[in-house]
Amino acid sequence: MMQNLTNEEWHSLIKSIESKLIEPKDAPLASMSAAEAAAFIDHTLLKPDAEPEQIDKLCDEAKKYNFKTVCVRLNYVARAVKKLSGTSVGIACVIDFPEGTADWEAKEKELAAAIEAGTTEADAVLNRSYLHRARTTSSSGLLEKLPDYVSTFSDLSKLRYVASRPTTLKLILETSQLSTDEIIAASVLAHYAGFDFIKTSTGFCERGATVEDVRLMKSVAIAAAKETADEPMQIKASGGIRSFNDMQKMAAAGATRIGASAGVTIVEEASGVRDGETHDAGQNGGY
Ligand SMILES: O=C[C@H](O)COP(=O)(O)O
Repeated sequence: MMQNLTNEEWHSLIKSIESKLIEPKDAPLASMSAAEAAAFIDHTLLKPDAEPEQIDKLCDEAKKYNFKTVCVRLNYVARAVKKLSGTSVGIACVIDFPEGTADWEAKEKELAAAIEAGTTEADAVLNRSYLHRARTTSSSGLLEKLPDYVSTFSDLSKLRYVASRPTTLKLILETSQLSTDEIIAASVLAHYAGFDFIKTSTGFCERGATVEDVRLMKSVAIAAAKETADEPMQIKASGGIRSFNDMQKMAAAGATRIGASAGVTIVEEASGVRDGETHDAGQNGGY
């Protein structure tokens, strides 16, 4: 049914869900064991010049600490699958990373190849150019410009079709490049397209996750799920999360997954073997 909505109908639905948003209250900062922290983390290495040995190290660390997944680019999925065979660590492959603007054929090819190579999760970047590109409508008798919800939803539905369950599918919004209205729209469209997670950031743009983004995305996920009587999407916070304290704040705001290149630091702080005083700049030079 949703496939047939016009741009104006999407606009009304998104605005109706927006009117029902309830700002969630942060939970208290939870104490977590190192094992509990590791189970929250996609241990991530996405810099384009990552060497095979660095991916091997990432996988060895993932085995040692039992991270939820390692998050890598397509060219390293098969290597990570081999290194992690026989463990419970999953593989998350980023798709159309970090821009999100590839045409559908390229995106489909990359996603299908990642699944074929054994990825268990796919983190696809939203093509935000559709939300920035206005479509003119005259449904009310007046000419007005709306974001292109129809093309956005079509892209997201096709991604879900290619990455059918049990592949976990996440949508990277890159919140630093979206207005509040666009974050709400993208989150609603992701819910209706059947995504499992919405994720804040690539870690390669002007800033990473903020607790405000996580709260907003959480509230949209809850409101959209009420509308369809489904489970709410989960929230992955990523980009700039360097410490156990950063992670606790994201979890308190509603994140149930963290993407971080500082996973080892985070679990070592959680276990108390590291004091939390000094932190790396991150895989891309950092913000
Ligand atoms: O998806 C995860 C991000 O790429 C992680 O970025 P980070 O180096 O700021 O932790």
